[in-house]
Amino acid sequence: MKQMTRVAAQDVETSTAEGPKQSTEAAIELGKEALRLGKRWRRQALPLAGIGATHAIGATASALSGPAALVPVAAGWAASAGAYGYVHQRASRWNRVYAGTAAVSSAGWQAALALDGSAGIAASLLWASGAALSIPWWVRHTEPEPDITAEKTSPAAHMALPAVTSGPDPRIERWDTYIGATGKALPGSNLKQVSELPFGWRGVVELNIGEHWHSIMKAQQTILSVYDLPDGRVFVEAIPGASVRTAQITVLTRDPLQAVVRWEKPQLDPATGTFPLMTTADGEMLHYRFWWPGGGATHGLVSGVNGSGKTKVLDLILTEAAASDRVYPLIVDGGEGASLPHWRDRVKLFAETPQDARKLLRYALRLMDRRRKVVKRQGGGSVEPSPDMPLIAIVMDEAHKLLMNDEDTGTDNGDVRRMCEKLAQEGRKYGIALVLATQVPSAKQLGGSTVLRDQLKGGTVVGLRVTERTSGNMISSGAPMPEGLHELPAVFPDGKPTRGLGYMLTERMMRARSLLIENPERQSITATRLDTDCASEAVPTMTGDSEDLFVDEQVSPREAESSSDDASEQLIEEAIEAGTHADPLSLMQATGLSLSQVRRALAKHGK
Ligand SMILES: Nc1ncnc2c1ncn2[C@@H]1O[C@H](COP(=O)(O)OP(=O)(O)OP(=O)(O)O)[C@@H](O)[C@H]1O
Repeated sequence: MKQMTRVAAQDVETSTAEGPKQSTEAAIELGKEALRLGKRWRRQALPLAGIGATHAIGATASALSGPAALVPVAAGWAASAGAYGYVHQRASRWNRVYAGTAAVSSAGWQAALALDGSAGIAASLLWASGAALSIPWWVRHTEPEPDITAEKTSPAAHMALPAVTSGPDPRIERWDTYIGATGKALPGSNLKQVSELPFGWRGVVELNIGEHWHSIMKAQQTILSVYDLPDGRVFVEAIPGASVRTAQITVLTRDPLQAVVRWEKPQLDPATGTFPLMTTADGEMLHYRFWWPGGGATHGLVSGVNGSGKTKVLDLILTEAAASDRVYPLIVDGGEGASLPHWRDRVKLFAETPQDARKLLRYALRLMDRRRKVVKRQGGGSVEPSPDMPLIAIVMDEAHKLLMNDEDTGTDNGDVRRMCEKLAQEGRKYGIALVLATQVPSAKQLGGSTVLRDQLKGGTVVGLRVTERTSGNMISSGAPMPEGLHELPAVFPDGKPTRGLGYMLTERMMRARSLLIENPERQSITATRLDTDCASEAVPTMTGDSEDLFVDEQVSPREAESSSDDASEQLIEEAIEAGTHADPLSLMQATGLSLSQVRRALAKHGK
């Protein structure tokens, strides 16, 4: 009996101790549930919060009298304007319009309640009209109730997957409903590993077996529509080393490229041969490469229509080159001295006429010959740029004008093409790099030279905005492009021009913008010397004379041919005097002239 009494007493003790414990647990559960519901429905509750705040401001103002009543209304109006300003900066067009309407309505109701009192019919009307205005918001933000059964019934699973505690990610839900569901753009696909970025979010998309990630790129427009975004905000990229069924998707809810990023100081890293040139939409720096350590020089191509910012890109490349003691820049200004005038007195050779351009290229070929001997002496390999043997960078703006034949005047620029081809093909080993700027990144603008196209594609290729779709676009690595360069907008949504906006041919196929250098002429220059072999080569004089090899409009084709022949003859004479064998092949190589030009010049020379 005693024992029974003890057990009963123990039961009472346990139940009295467990009572508060259970109620605490219940309170915690209730709190959690309230928190979950709050988080889950916070977007839907936003209009109610707005109506409540409007009512409170109106009620406070109506309870006060005299000028004091203006204070809550003024504060309320400022809050409405502030709320709209916040949304205007960040949200989509629909949200901006909605926020504007809501802010104006709220301000109006605050004043109405302040005048009419908050207890009368005005307050009921406020709630009724507020609810009516909320309907479009609720319709637009309808989301299916997440399935939290697993979360509730299996606390262990809930702990193992912390992401589930705040309910399913709405971005994943949208994907599943509008993209991954049967009959949608990518049936059976999954969005996983969603993480936040400063300007949006990123995730991994996994497709059904048998699918390739290129199909995600084809669904880009659907993805933009599902997430309510303007063009150019979704980027799909392969994941190196991962299955072709998966890809990384970057979604930008804001466009960071709207902000101009300024170049600050020279950053050419001698250890890598690179410097930062562009920043991607997700904040990564893309680098221009002058050389590969141990692998020789690399070439570059910058393309874009007038005003796209390509000369500024060349300015940046030249500034980095001029500031380094390992790069010796030479400039050909195909814009007849008007494209890069501020560099005229800042580099050793600046060619602004087609004739001077030819002289400069022949000089570069002679330097290459001299370096050939140096490389032979060092037992092969390639020239590693150093202060004693700098990289020779030949930068040609408006290169298409010198590389394409001019059908109007009948000018054949085959000699310029051949010289550039030779420099592009052989320059790598000898530390000679070509940096060309054209209006379109196509072989056509390179005078149809597939040799130049292939060599340049192996280096840094920057494609800024173009106006028309082009065939043979060089900004392509085999995978489909997120968009054509002709699809890049001319202005950002805020109306500012998109200068410097484009793509760099790297594994990051994402919109990028070049760093802006404001005053390249104010940047310091490092005196760089050529190696002794090259330094002993006679430097041609740039006359700025535009006659001679270039046919101008007033000259008849016959006169043009004879003037061209005179120039060829002069070149041949110079080459023979410099020790070149007088056979056509050697002379073609040394001068960059065509076989017929060499033959004609030799015939005249020998007369
Ligand atoms: N990355 C950039 N960010 C912001 N503004 C830029 C950028 N690049 C260029 N700009 C602006 O655009 C203007 C035109 O650039 P730039 O002269 O390089 O164009 P372009 O393509 O070379 O045109 P053109 O062939 O007519 O000379 C510059 O003066 C500069 O103000």
